[in-house]
Amino acid sequence: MSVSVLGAGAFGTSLAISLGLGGVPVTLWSRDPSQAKAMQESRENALRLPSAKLPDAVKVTSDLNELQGDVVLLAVPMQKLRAALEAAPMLDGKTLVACCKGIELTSGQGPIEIIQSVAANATPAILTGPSFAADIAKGLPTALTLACEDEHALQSLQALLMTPNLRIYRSTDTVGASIGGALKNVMAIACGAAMGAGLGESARASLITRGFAEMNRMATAMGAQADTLAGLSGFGDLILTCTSEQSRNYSYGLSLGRAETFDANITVEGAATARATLARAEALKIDMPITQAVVALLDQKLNVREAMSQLLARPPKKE
Ligand SMILES: NC(=O)c1ccc[n+]([C@@H]2O[C@H](COP(=O)([O-])OP(=O)(O)OC[C@H]3O[C@@H](n4cnc5c(N)ncnc54)[C@H](O)[C@@H]3O)[C@@H](O)[C@H]2O)c1
Ligand SMILES: O=P(O)(O)OC[C@H](O)CO
Repeated sequence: MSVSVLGAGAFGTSLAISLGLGGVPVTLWSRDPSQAKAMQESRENALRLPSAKLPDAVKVTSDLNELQGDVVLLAVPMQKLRAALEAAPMLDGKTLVACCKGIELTSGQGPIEIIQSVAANATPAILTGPSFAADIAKGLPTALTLACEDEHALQSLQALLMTPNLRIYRSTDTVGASIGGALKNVMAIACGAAMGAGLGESARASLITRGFAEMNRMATAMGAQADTLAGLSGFGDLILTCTSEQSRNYSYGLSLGRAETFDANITVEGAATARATLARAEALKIDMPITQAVVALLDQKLNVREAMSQLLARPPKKE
């Protein structure tokens, strides 16, 4: 059975490589015809994932009509997911697996809700968890969560997407998987900022732990199961992203903490997601002080030390 991947960025390319090496025919779609042509000829994504070779099983195209199979992985940035789906009406009715992490700023919706609103006849799923594209492309061992409410579709998708280096666990809790993946990026910005400002590793451990409490509060208020947050899509990805300079969200936080500039072309999902989350948390009356501090940093209303002082000065409470 073949698989298509919409979005030839770092993550889409790495998934195409892993599936292709695992023997699955893959069609990888790029919106940019010159990039698609260059990738198809050079067998490399020089722009987003240099040095990783595309196996023969991967075909790169910029023609949406060449997408193959009933399963399409959506590997575009979260804030572009709606536009990408609207531009590809032929995907309605297929199994659409969101590979993006975040909450849409304009609507407050996550990837599953966006798929449902644009492609009403599709079966929506989400693939998320601790994974750097460069690691997957190198064939390093990686474990992910695949969530889909349709148990039958979920089991066949799990079998299809497992490769020799990708171990996939299944879940029917799409809300928990989506919120964990979205909010870990906000916490990674907070942790990077604290480290960049020299506040120390103890401060980072506190932000990870209290950030996890914040993720749980939000997710369970939205109907998620707490167990999902404790898994790969929540705790697992939180640890990876808050501790590695390979993470773009953490690196962006580092640059905020060091008062350095950051390349605006790099995908940093946590910034828009922090704002979207805060709006949704206020509507749900959920306390999210770290997310609030990240938004204050992004808006330049506070610097990192002031934001941390405000967090420390909050009224005493039970853990
Ligand atoms: N890179 C990773 O290690 C990694 C790992 C896990 C999950 N993810 C998630 O995958 C998603 C994509 O990230 P990435 O790392 O591949 O980003 P990237 O910046 O490497 O690539 C994004 C790709 O999306 C394309 N794109 C942008 N707008 C588009 C549109 N409207 N229509 C179609 N294509 C469009 C761009 O041309 C680019 O090829 C993010 O949500 C990210 O959180 C990334
Ligand atoms: O580089 P980041 O910060 O987008 O993180 C990539 C993945 O989401 C890590 O699981």
